[in-house]
Amino acid sequence: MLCRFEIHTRTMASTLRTQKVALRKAMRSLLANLSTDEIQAQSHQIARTLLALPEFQQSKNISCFLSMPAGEVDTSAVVSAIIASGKNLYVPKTTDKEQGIMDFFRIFGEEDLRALPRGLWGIREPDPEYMGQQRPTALSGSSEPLDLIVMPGVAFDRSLSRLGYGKGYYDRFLASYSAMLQGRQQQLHPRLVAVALREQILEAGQVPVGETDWRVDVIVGPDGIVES
Ligand SMILES: Nc1nc2c(c(=O)[nH]1)N(C=O)[C@@H](CNc1ccc(C(=O)N[C@@H](CCC(=O)O)C(=O)O)cc1)CN2
Ligand SMILES: Nc1ncnc2c1ncn2[C@@H]1O[C@H](COP(=O)(O)OP(=O)(O)OP(=O)(O)O)[C@@H](O)[C@H]1O
Repeated sequence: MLCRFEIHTRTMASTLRTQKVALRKAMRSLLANLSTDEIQAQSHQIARTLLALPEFQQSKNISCFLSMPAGEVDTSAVVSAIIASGKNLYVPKTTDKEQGIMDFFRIFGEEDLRALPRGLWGIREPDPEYMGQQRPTALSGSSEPLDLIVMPGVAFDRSLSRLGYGKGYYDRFLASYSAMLQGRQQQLHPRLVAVALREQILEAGQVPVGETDWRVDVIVGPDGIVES
């Protein structure tokens, strides 16, 4: 027998799931209809704004995702700028698909970046080894702490809520990473900076969120930034 509280909790969870599925579906068809030229133009503006942010300029260790071939902000100018400015770049790699776990792996330069093979969904991901050595990763603690994470997503809203592709990779990573930092008595948490196409930025409250969803600190869009 379920008590009333449990029934309520389960109903809430399944409503949330249904709302997320519906929004993801609507957003994906909307994004699929944007032309490559349109995405490139918006990505160019987003990169300009992101690279000019003081918090970006002051960051030394930055995680940035490598874009899918379509339907997502193109981060190639951003990752190249991170490398060119001598900052350390880390990129996501899914390490356990069943459990939705990923980590961020260090990239050692433009040549390393360009040679990365494309995996699932056409996303480029590094091998865990580079030139016969294990790459430093965020969760293994073998790298300096991240100052900033450039976050992908399907939709965002003006209250800084985020909807991802539904596997919980970023939410789970952030929970683990936070726990790791706390265990090491490190007070500073990386800034969470989302990049979003105009069409992906919705009104406050339009992105449904649950207990494990992380809000971002800033959204960088083609028309400027959204922050609290
Ligand atoms: N460019 C980019 N890289 C990223 C992300 C992202 O959103 N964008 N991620 C952000 O999380 C992680 C990868 N996210 C993924 C999410 C789902 C599946 C996946 O297995 N998809 C299923 C289909 C599921 C469906 O259609 O609903 C599949 O391809 O079989 C793979 C990667 C890390 N890297
Ligand atoms: N910290 C966590 N611990 C355990 N499960 C989690 C955690 N974060 C998310 N999940 C689970 O992962 C699943 C997908 O979550 P959700 O729909 O929020 O993904 P998303 O935000 O779209 O994905 P992502 O974070 O990869 O972009 C949900 O079942 C959720 O409960």
